[in-house]
Amino acid sequence: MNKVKVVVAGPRGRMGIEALHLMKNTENFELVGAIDRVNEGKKISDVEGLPAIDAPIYTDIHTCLTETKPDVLVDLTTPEIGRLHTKTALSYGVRAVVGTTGFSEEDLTELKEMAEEKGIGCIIAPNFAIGAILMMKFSQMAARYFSDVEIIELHHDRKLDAPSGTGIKTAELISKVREPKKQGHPEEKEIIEGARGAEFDGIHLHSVRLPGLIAHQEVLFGRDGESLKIRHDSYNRASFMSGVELCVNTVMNIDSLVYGLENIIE
Ligand SMILES: NC(=O)c1ccc[n+]([C@@H]2O[C@H](COP(=O)([O-])OP(=O)(O)OC[C@H]3O[C@@H](n4cnc5c(N)ncnc54)[C@H](O)[C@@H]3O)[C@@H](O)[C@H]2O)c1
Ligand SMILES: O=C(O)C1=N[C@H](C(=O)O)CCC1
Repeated sequence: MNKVKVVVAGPRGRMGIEALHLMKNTENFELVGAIDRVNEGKKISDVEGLPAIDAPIYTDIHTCLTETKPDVLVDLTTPEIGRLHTKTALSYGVRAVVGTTGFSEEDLTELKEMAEEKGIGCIIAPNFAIGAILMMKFSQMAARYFSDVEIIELHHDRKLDAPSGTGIKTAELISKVREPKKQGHPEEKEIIEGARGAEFDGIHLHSVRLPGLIAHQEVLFGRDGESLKIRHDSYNRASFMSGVELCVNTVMNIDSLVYGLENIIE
């Protein structure tokens, strides 16, 4: 069997650790290296709390990609580092699966162009959880009948970006099927700035950050006399791993950039 050679960036992070376990426990994946901020020259197994994998850790992505020659980079870091890593991976002809959120529209356009130019796959997935993808798809379906909608995304308080990648993606999907609309009273005024949340094509997005949470989202729809609530909850980070596995396998067979798992899961 030809194994997919993978490098994970952000191996000590909450998602990174789960991804290391996924790589270790998946027969057709071979973890050939990791990119960390520290621990240069160590093996993954030398670092406390990480699984027993013999692969080396690098702090420099260029050295890592040159020496390990992976098929795929899985990036689970921060918005600034993730965009740098993804561009670098594509420039080396290495496919990328990006779970890191907080990329701008300009980043996505640039990465799309790079992937096309190189003719290699790149998957940017704001949410790897299957239930979250269904929540987004169901919300898009509901928006055909309910044109008034507000999104409330709730995450742990270590999250760097707001609104969440999932919240933005949900608003994008909904805006594809409804006419742009200003919601609420035409003359409404925010007494405290930010009270009505962020706005995307007239859709209001509210971000909650609290300790104890992992990743949750409610999409609230209203029309005369009725309302509909679509909610998804991730209670642990293992919930994202079947999506990561699917992306690593899929990215090997595509030759352009895909933004969002809803384009992969029918
Ligand atoms: N797509 C999804 O389903 C999904 C799910 C959960 C989290 N996320 C996103 O994944 C990212 C990581 O989330 P997390 O909760 O694991 O965060 P985290 O803070 O626990 O982990 C991030 C890791 O990146 C590392 N890092 C920072 N700079 C680095 C560098 N230069 N080189 C290598 N590593 C570096 C940090 O040391 C840290 O260990 C975030 O952007 C988050 O929004 C996406
Ligand atoms: O923990 C996070 O950070 C998450 N971010 C994703 C987002 O921004 O949508 C979703 C899953 C968890």
